[in-house]
Amino acid sequence: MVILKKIQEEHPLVLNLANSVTQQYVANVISYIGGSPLMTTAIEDVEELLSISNSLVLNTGTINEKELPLFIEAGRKANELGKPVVLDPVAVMLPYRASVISRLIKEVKFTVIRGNAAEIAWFAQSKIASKGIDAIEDNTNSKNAIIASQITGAVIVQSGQVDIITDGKSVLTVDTHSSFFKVNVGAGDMLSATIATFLAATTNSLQGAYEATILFGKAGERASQLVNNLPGDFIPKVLDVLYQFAQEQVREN
Ligand SMILES: Nc1ncnc2c1ncn2[C@@H]1O[C@H](COP(=O)(O)OP(=O)(O)O)[C@@H](O)[C@H]1O
Ligand SMILES: Cc1ncsc1CCOP(=O)(O)O
Ligand SMILES: [Mg+2]
Repeated sequence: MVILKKIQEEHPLVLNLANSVTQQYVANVISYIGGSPLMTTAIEDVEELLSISNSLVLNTGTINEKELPLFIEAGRKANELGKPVVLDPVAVMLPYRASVISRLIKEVKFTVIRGNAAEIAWFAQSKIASKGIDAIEDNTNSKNAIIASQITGAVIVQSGQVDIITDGKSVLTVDTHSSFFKVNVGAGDMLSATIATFLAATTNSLQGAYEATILFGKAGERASQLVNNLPGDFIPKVLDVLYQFAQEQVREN
């Protein structure tokens, strides 16, 4: 895990325009794997913060019309400064959110877009059954992810039972088995933040997204063995295991 090792040496700063539901998990996942999280909601602050940040996450889970200029400004500045930008387009299938993301992707070039199968289907102008934030159909097919990547120019991470990572040409998969990711709200946001932390330590977006997704999936597998068949302790265990993985790299250093 070369990139994870680099994160331990550099402690990259990851700036988040987070949703208001899962911010604490997102901040902790970045911190536990060796990065330095920072959240903001102030447009006045964003240029300054981006100048010291190594990557940016735009999570549109609770975005509103007043916040959209902040998201556009942050994304455009990150593009100007050559900093990687990850989009987490929560529930983009719903009409208002679709209009927000349509406007955002006109202004900002995304390095990686991470979403569940229903969210990624939207970018491919296709449809997968969904309810609110969740895909309710599993899709282990890479077709939508490839089309979404070709349309947007971003590396796509389509999460689900099998995670699919593609730059529109190469397709990589992560097939790990975790019991409680599906019911824990925020798991997707945590994966997006993990990817952004990896992108902060490599210029290879496909490889960075892939290694981040493997790490997160492996942490889920180990956490599944540590919980007593109930979901409430699962995310704290995922965080503990991620911390252990990162500390193993520190010791190797
Ligand atoms: N059916 C599933 N079985 C095992 N892991 C899953 C399943 N669905 C999603 N995951 C895992 O949950 C995490 C979050 O993905 P997902 O649930 O698709 O995102 P979101 O929370 O944004 O809907 C990923 O690490 C993914 O691999
Ligand atoms: C419930 C909810 N509502 C708006 S954002 C959000 C959290 C989404 O988190 P995730 O997609 O990672 O499960
Ligand atoms: Mg999500």
